[in-house]
Formats: sequence, C-alpha cells, structure tokens
Amino acid sequence: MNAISSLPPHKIIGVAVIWNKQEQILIDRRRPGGTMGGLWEFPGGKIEPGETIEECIQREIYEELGIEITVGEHLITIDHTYKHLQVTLTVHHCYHLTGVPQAIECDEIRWVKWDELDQFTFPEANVEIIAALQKSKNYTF
Ligand SMILES: Nc1nc2c([nH]c(=O)n2[C@H]2C[C@H](O)[C@@H](COP(=O)(O)OP(=O)(O)OP(=O)(O)O)O2)c(=O)[nH]1
Ligand SMILES: [Mg+2]
Repeated sequence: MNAISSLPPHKIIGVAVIWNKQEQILIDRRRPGGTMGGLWEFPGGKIEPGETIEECIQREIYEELGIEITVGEHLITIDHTYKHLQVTLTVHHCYHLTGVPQAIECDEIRWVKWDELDQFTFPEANVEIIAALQKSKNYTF
C-alpha cells in the first residue's frame, strides 16, 4: 500500500453546542455498533456540497432532532485523526428555538449543565471542545 491509499477518509463535520433557556446543552448518544457507537457527542454531521457550515449545522439538527435552532458564534475547530478516520469538527454555539428534541438518528438525548459534561464519555476529539466550552463559561461568569 502506498502513502496516498493508506490515508484515512477525511470528513468535514458541522457540530452544534445547543443551549436552551435554562443554560443547558443538548448531547446525544450515538447508536451502538457503528463508528464510536455508544459514545456521547454534540449533534451534527457531514457538510454537503455548496453548503456553508452554518447551513450544514441547521440542516443536520433538524434531520437528527427535529428542532429549529439559531446558529451563533464559532467556538472552536478541531482537526483530529482517529485510527481509520480524519475529522474536521467546526463547532458553533447554537440556541434552541422551537420543537421538542427527538432521538431520530441517535440512541438517546439529554439536556445537561456544562459542568456535568465530565460525567459522559465522548470521542477523543471532544476533549478539546469541552475544554474550550468550560474555559469560555468560566470567563463568562
Ligand atoms: N456530530 C459529532 N460528530 C463527532 C463528534 N466528535 C467526533 O469525533 N465526531 C465524529 C464522529 C463521526 O465519525 C463524525 C460525525 O459524522 P456523522 O455523524 O455524519 O458520521 P456517522 O459516522 O454518524 O455517519 P456516516 O458516515 O455513517 O454516514 O465525526 C461530535 O461531538 N459530534
Ligand atoms: Mg451525525
């Protein structure tokens, strides 16, 4: 195998940190079995051709959870290489507008406080997202 064919696939992902009025964040549990099955994540998914990252996030959140959100400021962009997969996660703060979140494409969903995130197991790439989030919250309050 040469160097090119051994490169893992690269996915460009829009990711949402969705806040509600109670200052909670929405997390979802990935379905068992698949890539990173059973781990918790911030909802989101792959960008489609011609889409901005904000449009991608809004579409994915409607498809996965059936809710409307406003996409707000950029939090962080993470490039991470897993064993068989490379991801670029572009993360935005988002605000819940309407609809009750439904587990359409995941196993389970939960609203949690930012300081409860440590109690859930996320993919490796999320360590930096959670650190950025906790840092920004510490500075806000
Ligand atoms: N949505 C989301 N994905 C994450 C996070 N952290 C993390 O490493 N990822 C990875 C897991 C997936 O490989 C990818 C998300 O893309 P996706 O949801 O479209 O991927 P998937 O594997 O579920 O879908 P597919 O390729 O089978 O269609 O990014 C996170 O916090 N949120
Ligand atoms: Mg997804």
